[in-house]
Amino acid sequence: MSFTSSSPVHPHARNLGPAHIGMMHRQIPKNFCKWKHAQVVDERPDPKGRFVVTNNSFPPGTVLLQEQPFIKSLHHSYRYSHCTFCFLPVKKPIHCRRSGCSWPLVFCSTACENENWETGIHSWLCQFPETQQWDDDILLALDGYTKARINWKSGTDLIALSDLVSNLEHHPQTQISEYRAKAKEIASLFYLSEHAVDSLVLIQAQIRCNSFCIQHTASAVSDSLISQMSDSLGKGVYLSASRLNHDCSPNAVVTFGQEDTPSLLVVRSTQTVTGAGENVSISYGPMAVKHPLVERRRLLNDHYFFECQCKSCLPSAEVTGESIYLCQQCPLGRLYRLQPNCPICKSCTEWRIIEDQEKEIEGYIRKGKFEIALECQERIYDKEAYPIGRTVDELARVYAMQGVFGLSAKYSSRSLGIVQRTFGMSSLEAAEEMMKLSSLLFERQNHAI
Ligand SMILES: C[S@@+](CC[C@H](N)C(=O)[O-])C[C@H]1O[C@@H](n2cnc3c(N)ncnc32)[C@H](O)[C@@H]1O
Repeated sequence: MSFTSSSPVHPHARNLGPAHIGMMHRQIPKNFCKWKHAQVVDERPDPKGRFVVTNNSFPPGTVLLQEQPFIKSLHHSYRYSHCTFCFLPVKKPIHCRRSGCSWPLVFCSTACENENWETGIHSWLCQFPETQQWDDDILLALDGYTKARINWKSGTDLIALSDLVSNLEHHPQTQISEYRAKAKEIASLFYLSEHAVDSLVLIQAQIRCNSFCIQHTASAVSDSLISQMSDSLGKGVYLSASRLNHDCSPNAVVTFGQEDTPSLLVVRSTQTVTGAGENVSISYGPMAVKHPLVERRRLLNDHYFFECQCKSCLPSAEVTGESIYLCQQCPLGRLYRLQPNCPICKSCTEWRIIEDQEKEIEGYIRKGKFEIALECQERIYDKEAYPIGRTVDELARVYAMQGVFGLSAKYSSRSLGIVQRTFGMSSLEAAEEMMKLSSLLFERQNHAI
């Protein structure tokens, strides 16, 4: 799709302005949200901004937050199979009440269609068939714009999605130009002001830095292996969970859904907390046990535009960590990153060469050449190292998609062993791997019959 400012203006849009957009929402959905055993700290100056701390002690697995999204959008590939409002799989599709609506979306019940009509932007957008071409992100931004608070005195000024971080000053210029082009497309269709364009740019940046991928959960997973392995049902912005900072060795985890609420976000502790005042953190993706420091830095910068200041990323942490590197001189030596000498044979390690090899491996992984990547990894990492686990997991996924279930199960079983060793036998990660492997074994048996 393209976002050009030359698209024809729909006759309905001529009489619309920001005030109309504000009035469009007859109801703002109740933002069900509850912190337990923890609270947000707004005032204390901290390089990472606001953060969440514990109020008391609790064991791992304790639920700290349950929250419904403030705004959400179902991934376009699920628009025919899942309810646009509640994200549940649809058995008997209910369509939009407007007879001329040609949007590709379905609801699981009239109640969901009604809620969506009352609280969402669809009741208004479906008058403009051209907006069907807009991508999921810009629809989410428009939803955020309409739910943001409008300054009624000026009629145009707008306070964006609460006061969420945007890191706009660190987004590359090309990215900002893309946001602006999309914002202008909306503004030209609905006759919005330059203020509105600026707000829509800011909201897109806020969504980029604060949205969560709403993942399938076990209860929402269909019986097909591919859908079990697919990543996200959609995207959501959760105003309270957006206060959680990232840590490469976090003490909490985010999961989604409980029975019939796939977009409900749940934050659970993963470690024992011994008292009040401990920071609660999650991982935005990169983890010290999974990714080397350079890769974590790149991922956080590319996706969220900030330099991580967590303990695992401090300069002193660069020279510690797990001993996953093979000594290049003796068969028994294992080294942590940048360790100068092998603890067994005392030989000196050429880290520059190993780093070059790691870059080459990343290139293979990006191009989907997982078998070559694995071969190269086996030359520098211990066979149980986590980077190897990630590659064999990718190989399991690729072979499952090709229907080669035997080979897929072999790689998945190797991945399970590595995950169990890295995260523990009863970790969430190990449970997820176990589920994948059991589906693969089931598929392999089915295909053998
Ligand atoms: C979802 S917000 C978290 C709450 C945020 N601290 C606030 O004040 O609202 C994410 C932003 O917080 C900051 N942040 C979170 N974790 C960080 C970390 N480990 N190091 C540095 N900045 C961090 C970054 O600006 C990041 O884009």
